[in-house]
Amino acid sequence: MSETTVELCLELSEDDPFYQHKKKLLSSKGLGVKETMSLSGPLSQELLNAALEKLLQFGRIVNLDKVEVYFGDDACTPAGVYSVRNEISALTWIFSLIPASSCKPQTLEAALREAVEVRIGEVVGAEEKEARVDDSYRCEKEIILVEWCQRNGVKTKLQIAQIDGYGRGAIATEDLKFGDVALEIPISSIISEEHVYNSDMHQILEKIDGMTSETMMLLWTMREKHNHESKFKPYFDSLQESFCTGLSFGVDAIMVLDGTLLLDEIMQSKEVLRERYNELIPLLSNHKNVFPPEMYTWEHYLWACELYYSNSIQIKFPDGKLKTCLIPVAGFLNHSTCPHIVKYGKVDLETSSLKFPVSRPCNRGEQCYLSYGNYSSSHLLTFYGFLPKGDNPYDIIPLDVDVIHDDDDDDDEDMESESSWTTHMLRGTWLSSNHNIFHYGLPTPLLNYLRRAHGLVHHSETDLWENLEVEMGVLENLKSTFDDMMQNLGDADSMDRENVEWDVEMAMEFKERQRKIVSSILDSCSAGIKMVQEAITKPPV
Ligand SMILES: C[S@@+](CC[C@H](N)C(=O)[O-])C[C@H]1O[C@@H](n2cnc3c(N)ncnc32)[C@H](O)[C@@H]1O
Repeated sequence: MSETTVELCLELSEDDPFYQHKKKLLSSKGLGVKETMSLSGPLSQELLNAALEKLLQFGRIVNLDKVEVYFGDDACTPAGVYSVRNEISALTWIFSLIPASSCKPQTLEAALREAVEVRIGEVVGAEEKEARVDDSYRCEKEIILVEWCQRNGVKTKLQIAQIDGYGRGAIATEDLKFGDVALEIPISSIISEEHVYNSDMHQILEKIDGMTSETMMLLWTMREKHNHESKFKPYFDSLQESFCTGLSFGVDAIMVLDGTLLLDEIMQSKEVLRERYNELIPLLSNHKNVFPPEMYTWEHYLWACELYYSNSIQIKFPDGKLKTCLIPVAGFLNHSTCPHIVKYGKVDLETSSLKFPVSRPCNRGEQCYLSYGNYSSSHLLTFYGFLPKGDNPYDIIPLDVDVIHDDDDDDDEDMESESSWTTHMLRGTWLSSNHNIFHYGLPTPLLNYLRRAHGLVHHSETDLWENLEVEMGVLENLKSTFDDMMQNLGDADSMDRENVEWDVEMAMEFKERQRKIVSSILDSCSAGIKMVQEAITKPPV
């Protein structure tokens, strides 16, 4: 390897919505908001790994999202990993910082790039490696769609199959390494609002007050799926007859959800859809030739809403506009909290196509997953109809608290970032690595908020040791809130899961997961109360 020097400029953008919090986290690791890392080669593997570790410290913090910032360092593994999502984003960010000036092998840049790629390959998902394919399902409609797509310029390294527990899914037909494009779709094969504008519906719909392009697309889709001449017939033929999302939950499933916030989420969402439908349909009744009533029933409307909720993707077009689109083949990609495809959603100007590159390797035969977004399981259940495998770090329980803001604190930047949280939340405390006194596996911003509400603004751990009765009050308060929540959830259902409808089974599974989260919070409170009690009776020397 030739002797070179590589300078990497690491910077936390001032526009970052969590600038102060991240600045504080960086500072706790001895890092500033701007760092330059100078590397001189050749470097041994050991030194290269050490350099990558330093870069990762910075990259992880810069790439934290709201939930990760909130739960902070206590949610790190001993190796410093916050989440699979964060790890992949941090490594991809570091990769983008390595100067592309020299792509030649044997350079320090190439060695760094390789080290990042190796590290990305080591980030493992919670899903099974090999997809369990149901060979009895013949995928005829899906094959017709893929062939139609390929004739229209779609490039794919994915095969569609029926996969146990997922419905249809996309399987890699070859080993895909970091950066490989698994799927590329020309704009002409994407269903977007342009199709409504070019249809006879537009002149009617544009005159309706408050009509959005999303509603126009919904109404267009409801008719187009019956059009035998449609350009997108293979796409519409490949869609499910019915979608099993939370919006289609029956009465029994809804009853199982009693005591959960999901019950309100589903009921409210359904009510909103009903209201919209009732407002909209009378406006179309004077145009029966364009909007045939038999295609605009409530059932068809709900089907179209579920299609858009579970299958549409927001795409940024070259004109800068974000448009809701239906995308053939991409619509077969299932979601994972450890996805392969994270960066998508912007039309590539050069090729006028939408690319789906993998941000971590996906080997031949493995199911290739997309990230639908950082959603909680209640959102995924309501709008997509599934619960993700493994722990979902976004399964948070929001806490309804009045935010207190003390102007005196504002001089202190630490205090300012601490008290700037306008919402508080909790999640399964097994996700925390710090169960010591003053942490208990519970989020620090919430504990500090409750301490302030109990009259304690602390500046150091000594303040906490000197105010153990406040600590006790905080924990007892929290425990009482979650005792009530547990009581509302009730005991585990005694129904036999094997013999219940899909929606009741899903509702039972959701409630079970809620109980697990609440129970972990209660355990943490109880363990905390015991620790504080012991500290009060036997103060440490
Ligand atoms: C964009 S489609 C993906 C293809 C879909 N499986 C199919 O058969 O058409 C989204 C739907 O796939 C299913 N899905 C996505 N991710 C899943 C997951 N991790 N586990 C189970 N089902 C999933 C849900 O039914 C969701 O509404």
